[in-house]
Amino acid sequence: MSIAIEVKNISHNFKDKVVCDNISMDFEEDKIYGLLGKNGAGKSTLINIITNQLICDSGEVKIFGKNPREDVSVLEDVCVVREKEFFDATYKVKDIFKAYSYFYKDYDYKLQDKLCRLFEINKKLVYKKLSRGMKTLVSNIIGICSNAPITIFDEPTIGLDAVNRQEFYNVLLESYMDKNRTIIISTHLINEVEELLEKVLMIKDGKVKVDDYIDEVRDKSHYISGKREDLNRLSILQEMILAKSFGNNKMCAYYGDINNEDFIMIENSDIELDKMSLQDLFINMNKKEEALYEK
Ligand SMILES: Nc1ncnc2c1ncn2[C@@H]1O[C@H](COP(=O)(O)OP(=O)(O)OP(=O)(O)O)[C@@H](O)[C@H]1O
Repeated sequence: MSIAIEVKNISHNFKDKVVCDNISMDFEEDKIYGLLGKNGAGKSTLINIITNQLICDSGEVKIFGKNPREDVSVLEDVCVVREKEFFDATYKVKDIFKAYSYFYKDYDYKLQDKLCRLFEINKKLVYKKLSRGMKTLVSNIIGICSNAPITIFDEPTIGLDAVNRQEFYNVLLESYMDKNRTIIISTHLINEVEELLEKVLMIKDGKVKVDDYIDEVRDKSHYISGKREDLNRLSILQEMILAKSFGNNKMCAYYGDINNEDFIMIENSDIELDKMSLQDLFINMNKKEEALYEK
């Protein structure tokens, strides 16, 4: 397993707001990551730190083993696609493509033209005349065609209609199959990316809450429901999040392995154990601390 990006003990505050609280994570080469977190969780801040656009208070980032603060040339291997790109709005789309394509040595011009046809982007138009969704698509096309060894999409489907969202993910996946690379999709729209992801990183309150392969995430995501007195006997009680309450019956979300002792107790009582979707895991994990199950 080779590491594309190593994030080591990153901390960053904006005044008294802690956005990254000693975050460490590795992004492996040639995998598709979901960087998930609710609005304001710190996804964009983390991306800015990784790409050297923001100097963090402490910690270190390495891209292919090199610190981008010491060797900016490693950033040539990184393409970041943002919702708001800072293109000169008076440029024609074709000139924007041309300008950006120079940055990436494996830029795929043929694919760019194919995607322009698919998404009906008129390259002769001045950028500012494009609709919001079209602007997003221009950025996404650059991201896909860059073929950069690390490509980061920060909220790539904002402003896109359902058809173009699906189409974008299809072409992204096709392009990834054609040329593996590390792809990071930062989003809070879980349902639409779930099928694409190989690894999931979930951040909350400046900390990493989930850092697992998608299959592990599915295996570790549970709903546990039953009568209060039965649930109270479980050793994982402190980590359970109250999802729903119907009188004496509770439904809790739990992320983790279920130990043998608890498993036997569940088997021998009226407690129900069900799978929880990634979307529900995200929702429950982002509940306020008060939602932790209490006796
Ligand atoms: N330049 C800045 N100055 C002050 N506070 C900032 C700055 N940039 C971000 N923040 C704050 O840091 C927190 C994290 O913001 P960030 O944009 O990283 O979140 P995000 O997870 O990308 O959110 P979203 O999904 O809404 O884009 C927010 O509370 C935001 O207000």
